[in-house]
Amino acid sequence: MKDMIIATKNSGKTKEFKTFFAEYDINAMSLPELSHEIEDIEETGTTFEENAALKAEQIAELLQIPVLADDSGLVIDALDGRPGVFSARFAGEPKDDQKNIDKVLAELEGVADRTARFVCVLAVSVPGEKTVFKKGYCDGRIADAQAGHNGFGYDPIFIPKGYPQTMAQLSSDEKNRISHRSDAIHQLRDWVKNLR
Ligand SMILES: O=c1nc[nH]c2c1ncn2[C@H]1C[C@H](O)[C@@H](COP(=O)(O)OP(=O)(O)OP(=O)(O)O)O1
Ligand SMILES: [Mg+2]
Repeated sequence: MKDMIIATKNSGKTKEFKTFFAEYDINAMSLPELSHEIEDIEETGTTFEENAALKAEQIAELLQIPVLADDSGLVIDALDGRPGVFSARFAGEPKDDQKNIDKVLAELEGVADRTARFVCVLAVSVPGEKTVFKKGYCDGRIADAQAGHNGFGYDPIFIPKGYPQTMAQLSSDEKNRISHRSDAIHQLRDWVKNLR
């Protein structure tokens, strides 16, 4: 089994990557699982691509091994695309999923157009090579109230298109079939196979 470093400290993302990569017999390891502590990388970019590249390239440079990073977020049409790249810290620092959910629901109170999408950009950095990007989407809308306890982040208020319930009410298998992260990771399939 081969190791793959995922440049994330998010346990929800990590769980999903472990499931995806296990299919390819790859052991996905997140930053908190490494033997030495890795400092937070400042997400100073204005796009998902820039932030994903910052995370992947800095960790790949530091460790001198291939690294995958994920920058993702929730894009809401009625909010002109917010919270977008600022999804993690929408309600301020330190990041707090519940506060972020409350802020979205408050901003959308009385708003009829609730269409939104999750976006996930994956960046793969191999030391000395050009960074590769893949982008995935999951269309849906924002619920009137939160529901469900599965997943992480904004899952309790996101209703995927074609479903009656929120992402947080779906099983992890179901989420992993339809999510923005799964969309992006499946585009990396060939690259992942070559890693073996
Ligand atoms: O499947 C998802 N289901 C629900 N919410 C999600 C999902 N995917 C991303 N999100 C939200 C969580 C966070 O508010 C932001 C990601 O921010 P983002 O900077 O990429 O991740 P993060 O700071 O949590 O961890 P890290 O940078 O260490 O990978 O979008
Ligand atoms: Mg982050």
